[in-house]
Amino acid sequence: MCGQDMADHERRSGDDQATNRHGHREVTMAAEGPPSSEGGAASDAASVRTTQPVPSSILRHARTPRPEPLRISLVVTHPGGVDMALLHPGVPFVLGRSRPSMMRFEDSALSRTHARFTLTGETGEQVLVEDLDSTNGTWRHGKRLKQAELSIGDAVRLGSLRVRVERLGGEKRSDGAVTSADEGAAHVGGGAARMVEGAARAGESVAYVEPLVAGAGMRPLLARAERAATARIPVLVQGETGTGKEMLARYVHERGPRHEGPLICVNCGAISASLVESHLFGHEKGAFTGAVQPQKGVFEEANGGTLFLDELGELPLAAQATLLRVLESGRITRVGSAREIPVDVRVIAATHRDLKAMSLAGKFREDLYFRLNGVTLVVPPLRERKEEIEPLAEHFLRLANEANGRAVRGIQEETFEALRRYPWPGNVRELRHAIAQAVVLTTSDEISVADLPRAVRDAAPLREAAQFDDTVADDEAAAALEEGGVAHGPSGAGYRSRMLQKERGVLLSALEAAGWNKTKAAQDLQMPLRTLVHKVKTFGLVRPPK
Ligand SMILES: Nc1ncnc2c1ncn2[C@@H]1O[C@H](COP(=O)(O)OP(=O)(O)OP(=O)(O)O)[C@@H](O)[C@H]1O
Repeated sequence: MCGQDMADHERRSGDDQATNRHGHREVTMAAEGPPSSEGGAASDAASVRTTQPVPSSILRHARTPRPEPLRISLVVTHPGGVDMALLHPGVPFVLGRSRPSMMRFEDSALSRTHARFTLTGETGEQVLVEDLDSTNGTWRHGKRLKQAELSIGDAVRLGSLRVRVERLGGEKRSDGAVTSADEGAAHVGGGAARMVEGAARAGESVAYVEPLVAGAGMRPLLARAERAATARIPVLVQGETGTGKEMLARYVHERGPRHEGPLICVNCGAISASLVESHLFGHEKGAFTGAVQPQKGVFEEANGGTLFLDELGELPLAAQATLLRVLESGRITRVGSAREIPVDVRVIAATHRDLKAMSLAGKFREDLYFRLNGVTLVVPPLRERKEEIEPLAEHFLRLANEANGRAVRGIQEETFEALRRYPWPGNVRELRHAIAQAVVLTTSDEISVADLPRAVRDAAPLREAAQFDDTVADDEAAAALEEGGVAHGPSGAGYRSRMLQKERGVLLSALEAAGWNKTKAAQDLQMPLRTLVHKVKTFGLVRPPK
């Protein structure tokens, strides 16, 4: 949301600049041993250095007609794409931000020498990863590690990188060809920072795109956004509140030919109706009381770039008419002026409302809807992108640690389970706030379920309730519970599921208020005792130990 997330934008734009400026990475294959955590340098003279990325075609089409000797590699997914490093038995390989690391990425979350990977083990298929006292840590399954043994397919996270152990040459396919686990990986679009698609294992492949965390559920959308970015037609981003519509708009801007121009972001819902036209199109001195000097509107400010109109559904009808005219003519007229000013602006609009329904109800101009709806990008709610919850939570943990001067090391696995069960009506924003709150309030060095906001904690036992009682008679509850208590969009099961969450909360409050005396709670709720007992069982409500 424009304005509300201003701090995010500042942070994001800082991050983005780093990513864009340094979209390439450097690889130094040192002939001698690696640096120690204290930073013992590999000799530059003895190293072969290239600034060229390893071609992704290696990953895409790794085929060989005959069995390969063991070739264990690190596959590194980073904001610029995918890179690979071959490991040699017993020869450590160091990854970090700068020399003397052998593979370097300019990511501010990485330490100079961040982690060391060594091919070990009797089978030569184990990789020992050691964190080199990095500031932000090396992470696996949400836990910060000092060292760990990785097998083929295992992955760790370092800053924005995901490092996975793979066997080059891969596994035999039924047609006899040998595939890399990354076969099918493809770079979408061009530019310095590229999105990697189709990584190895369904469900666990999450790429970081200019700090956008994007999992499998987002890939088709990002590919569509990428194509839309190169065109000029308007883009309409739809999705529930907090899903990342604005981030997607930034993505479209940054991937398009206007990325060097301004991106101006306007929250249409936050401008008072009387000032909308002046805000959008500017005004001349004396145009209205208080117009003491001429002022450009956001269309002029965005000239040569992109104008992001957030909460478009809140735009008053009169301003909608003017906006349509501007979009058709490519010219604006400041309030209080008759002079037309040509503007070269690409418009991206976003809304959580159903504009089509609004236009049918006469609340939104249908012609404007059609005009803006050049390409529609629908951002799925977080509950439909569950594979992103873990990396997003880790990402927000890091941001919250930085912002609050905390050093919370990780998130417990059962906490992730609770996070995955909750339907997140406020989507990614709500998750971000939940993690920030937990980081600030926890007294431990790992976030546990108890550190989560109550609504998230309360959602946790829902699925268990369905499993625990297969005699659940409440059809509605059973249906929603089978879905893990997860709402599915602003319709049908979604509403029902949310309603059940609320009902559960009310029951819990009544029971607590009645000291868990069910007869009293039933009286307070004006509900037959039998019904209450049934609901308590259905929802799996249990009295907490004293
Ligand atoms: N994929 C993502 N990766 C990292 N952070 C994200 C992602 N999506 C959303 N966020 C974060 O979630 C918050 C909400 O995102 P954003 O403002 O883009 O949502 P929105 O859909 O535009 O919200 P609204 O409907 O309220 O305008 C922001 O703090 C943003 O940084």
